Amino acid sequence: MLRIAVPNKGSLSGPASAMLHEAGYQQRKESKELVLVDPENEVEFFYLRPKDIAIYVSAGRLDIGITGQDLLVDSGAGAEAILPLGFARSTFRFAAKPGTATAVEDLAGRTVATSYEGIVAKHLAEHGVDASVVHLDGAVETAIELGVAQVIADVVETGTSLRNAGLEVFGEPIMKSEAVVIRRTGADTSDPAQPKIEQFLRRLQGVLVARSYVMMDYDCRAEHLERAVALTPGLESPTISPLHNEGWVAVRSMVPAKEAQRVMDDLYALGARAILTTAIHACRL
Ligand SMILES: Nc1ncnc2c1ncn2[C@@H]1O[C@H](COP(=O)(O)OP(=O)(O)OP(=O)(O)O)[C@@H](O)[C@H]1O
Ligand SMILES: O=P(O)(O)OC[C@H]1O[C@H](OP(=O)(O)OP(=O)(O)O)[C@H](O)[C@@H]1O
Ligand SMILES: [Mg+2]
Repeated sequence: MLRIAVPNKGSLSGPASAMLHEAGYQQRKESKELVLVDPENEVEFFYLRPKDIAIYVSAGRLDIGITGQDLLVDSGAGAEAILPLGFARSTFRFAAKPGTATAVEDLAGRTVATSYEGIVAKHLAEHGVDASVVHLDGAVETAIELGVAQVIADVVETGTSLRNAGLEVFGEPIMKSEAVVIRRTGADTSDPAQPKIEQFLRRLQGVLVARSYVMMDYDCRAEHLERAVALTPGLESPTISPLHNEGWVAVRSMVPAKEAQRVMDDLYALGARAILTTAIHACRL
């Protein structure tokens, strides 16, 4: 059985389970369930604290896991990201009261509060800056107001939490993050779990593609086909079928969902008609 770590709480938990469900795996119904066996897919899911997942995976106790890129780096564990999943996107940044600091070098001799000591310590060391780091479990933005630190380093998505605390980011972003599938560093293809891991990754990739593409169908005059196909090249190449009406063809192609409306406008302007888009529910590329 493939053993997979899934975040049990926080920003990663809901979207991770939703993606696994979309990929055809059973998921827990109760947030108190710690382990779920999916016998049909020969997979066992372990619901763990997001911060601990890289540790279990690097120790080889679990084959793969879903966590945040920032949590992976923070853990310092021997695991690597093998598939980005596109949710829980954030940046990790320094912030302080306006006018306090402009670059990481300004932290020398100061105290930084964070829940991600590993990332901060590594970043300070890389820049040769000697600062104190104080660990807080959350609500880090309040640390400055309460005098625990002069600077914080935290996850930023919309920036609302920082604004509400009267803080501003400064310096270069420390890192970008999103949810990722991780695996133990150095695991090789002789691993008996390899075929199941590859099948798992193909399923998740199928979900990512199904979420970001639509299927587009349209009719166009044969003489416009090359220009139409240039607008809708698809992943491999579009399917072209003859229409009963001579001189017309039907075209079917996958199009990035974000571009679908613009592509439909351009096809229409080219004389294409009966332009339809449909959602893709699942796919294997
Ligand atoms: N507001 C947010 N928007 C996007 N991603 C976020 C946000 N907050 C945290 N994350 C991401 O979620 C992961 C942290 O997960 P974790 O469950 O430890 O914290 P959390 O989501 O902040 O939950 P909590 O603080 O309630 O425990 C990290 O990868 C982080 O980048
Ligand atoms: O830029 P924003 O959109 O405001 O999002 C970022 C905030 O979201 C997370 O906080 P969370 O709600 O998890 O609370 P926590 O600080 O206690 O972890 C994170 O720690 C930031 O504080
Ligand atoms: Mg949080």
